Amino acid sequence: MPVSPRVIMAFNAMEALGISKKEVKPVLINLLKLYDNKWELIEDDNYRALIDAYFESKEDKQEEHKRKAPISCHDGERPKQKRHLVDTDNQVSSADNSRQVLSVEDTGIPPKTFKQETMKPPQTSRQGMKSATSSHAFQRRLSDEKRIPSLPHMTARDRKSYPGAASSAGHHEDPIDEPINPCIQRKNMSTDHYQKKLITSGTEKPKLHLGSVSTSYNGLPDASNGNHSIKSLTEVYQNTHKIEDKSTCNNNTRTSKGNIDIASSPLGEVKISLNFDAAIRQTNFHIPNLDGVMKSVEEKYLRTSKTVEPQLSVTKLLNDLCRSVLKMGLNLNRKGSTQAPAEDKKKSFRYVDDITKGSENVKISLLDETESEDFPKFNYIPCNTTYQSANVNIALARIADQGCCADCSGDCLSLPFPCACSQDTGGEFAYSSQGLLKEKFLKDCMSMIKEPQDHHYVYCNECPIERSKNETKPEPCKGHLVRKFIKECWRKCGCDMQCGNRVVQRGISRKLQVFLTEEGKGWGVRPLEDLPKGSFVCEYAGEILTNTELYERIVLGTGNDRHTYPVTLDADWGSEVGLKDEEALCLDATYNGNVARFINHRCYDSNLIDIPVEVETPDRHYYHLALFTNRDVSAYEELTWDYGIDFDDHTHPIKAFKCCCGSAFCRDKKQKGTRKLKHTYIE
Ligand SMILES: C[S@@+](CC[C@H](N)C(=O)[O-])C[C@H]1O[C@@H](n2cnc3c(N)ncnc32)[C@H](O)[C@@H]1O
Repeated sequence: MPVSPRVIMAFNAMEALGISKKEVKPVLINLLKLYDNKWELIEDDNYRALIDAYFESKEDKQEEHKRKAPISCHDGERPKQKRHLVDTDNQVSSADNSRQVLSVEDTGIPPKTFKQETMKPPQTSRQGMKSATSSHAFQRRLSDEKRIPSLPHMTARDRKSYPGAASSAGHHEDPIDEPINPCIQRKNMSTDHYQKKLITSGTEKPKLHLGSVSTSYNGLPDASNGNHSIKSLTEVYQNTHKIEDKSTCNNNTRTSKGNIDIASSPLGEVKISLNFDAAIRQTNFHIPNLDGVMKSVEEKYLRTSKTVEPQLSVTKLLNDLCRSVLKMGLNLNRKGSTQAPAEDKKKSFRYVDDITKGSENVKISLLDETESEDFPKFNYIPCNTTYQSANVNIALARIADQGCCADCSGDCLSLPFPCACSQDTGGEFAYSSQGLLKEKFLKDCMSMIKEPQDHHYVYCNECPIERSKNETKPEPCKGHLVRKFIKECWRKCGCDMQCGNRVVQRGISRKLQVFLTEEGKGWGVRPLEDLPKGSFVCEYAGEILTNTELYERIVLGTGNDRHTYPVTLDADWGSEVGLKDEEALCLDATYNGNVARFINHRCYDSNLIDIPVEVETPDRHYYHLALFTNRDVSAYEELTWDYGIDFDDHTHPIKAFKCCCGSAFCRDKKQKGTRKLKHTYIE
């Protein structure tokens, strides 16, 4: 009977540890029974469960052997009942011995449990919308590239620079005795998925002194302080393996994954995982030498205080540890600038920890791996701010009693009957209790954008956009699509800030990163976490300008700006007759804006949708433009939204950029047949 490839792979993985098929086979059979043939549980974490089970069975056999052997204790002492941790004083020299490396007599740590998380396969981007549209309504938002310089071809990252791709074969060392506590044993997992090596090192004796308390890396008090008869043990388990991920635009297989586990023993009964998937996937991150990292954290603490600080926080300490891993992995020096890795001087990059300068709930980092783009020059503002003439009248008196829910309390979403604030969305809130857009609401909004011809257009008698271009002889209105609004509870409402109908006003909560795209679009934004469909990502924040002010900016502009950032707030122009200039507004994030200013355009099948949101004023000249995911979005997938540009409109004051969104439904005809030149544009 042919042997299943999964069995062969399991054997191979164990063989790489020096464990023979013969020894593995019975363990594997038992494990398959135990796990109900769920192979993924066995394969997860480089066959961690199998390795654990193997060592456990080995230990059981040894115990049995000892029980059967004649008792030879001199002083009548019973042989110690071994738990799952073994004494560190034992010397180790092979993977086989890793089970015997560590010991604790009675830690109170429960016996090992098998790690049962399954690895989530990376998602690929969704494709397959019906057809593209280039309706006039799409010009409600303006965006352009006035001058597109020839861009250097951005080479794909050298895959070898990923720790997950680089061979660590040369890093195999023999285990070294750890005479003092805490003992650090490093197991360095080969990057090859099927090869696994247990490697120990430890020429350093990492020890963190915080005043009189000596702490081991597992957070337990050091046994050497005499408080414990047992030894605190720490195992460092370093593991990298490849996983596949298809990036949205270039379909490259490019992701690797790495972890360092600091564990109570090789069995990992209790462990702290340093997970640097994020750093490895998207940066020139090299797994740093952990001893060096520990040393740098120690030095930092020793520098700041020689004694235990009264405000000592273990959380902070662990946080420092993670930061140090990142910094050293990125070769960042203390000032935050970068040093090129010694082996490749050309590969330097820039990293900003938080472009929001602390103004958002979450940090938003910026990473430039190519140094081919100028650093963005703008002022980060987390919310819209009037530039000068815009008439944004925020006054409680303007909110009618029917337009708020003064009698509510707590969370409006938990009411048996939706309150007044749901009226605008048909008597139902737009948000679910999970804080996501409801499926039906999202579907309706999507349909308005994707099939605008089926929805309502309005044409102004005298269009503010056209008027701003030519006051005396404005062109006919090109049309504005009437949009669906969300109305959130606000200050006249009785509910609290955690009410489920206050999502946009609570601000950004997702981890985002600004990065340099490889397609020549300049900077872009990606999430550092998976985002479920209907998640609020951010609002488009900028200066609130009148259309005339915007037009003046465009005309008076130097024309050298490669990217432009204006968005027209015309979602409700249909309900207004004779909009005055100060009421016809737009947002410009060129000089002042938030993270949304970096989100690029994608024709038709973008993963974000912009939805107008009424928060503080019932008059809809001014509103918030919020960006939500319109499908599940994987971490690191570029976030895009359809700016609604009409690439055929050559009369527009802002010349549309050459679109390189890569969508099969790209509306930019200039791009048809030029796909191969995606990275190089010459005007
Ligand atoms: C709102 S900004 C987006 C952030 C911008 N990429 C940056 O580096 O600051 C809009 C500008 O980005 C560029 N851009 C956005 N989407 C694009 C696309 N699909 N193709 C080419 N350029 C794009 C254009 O220059 C556009 O004017």
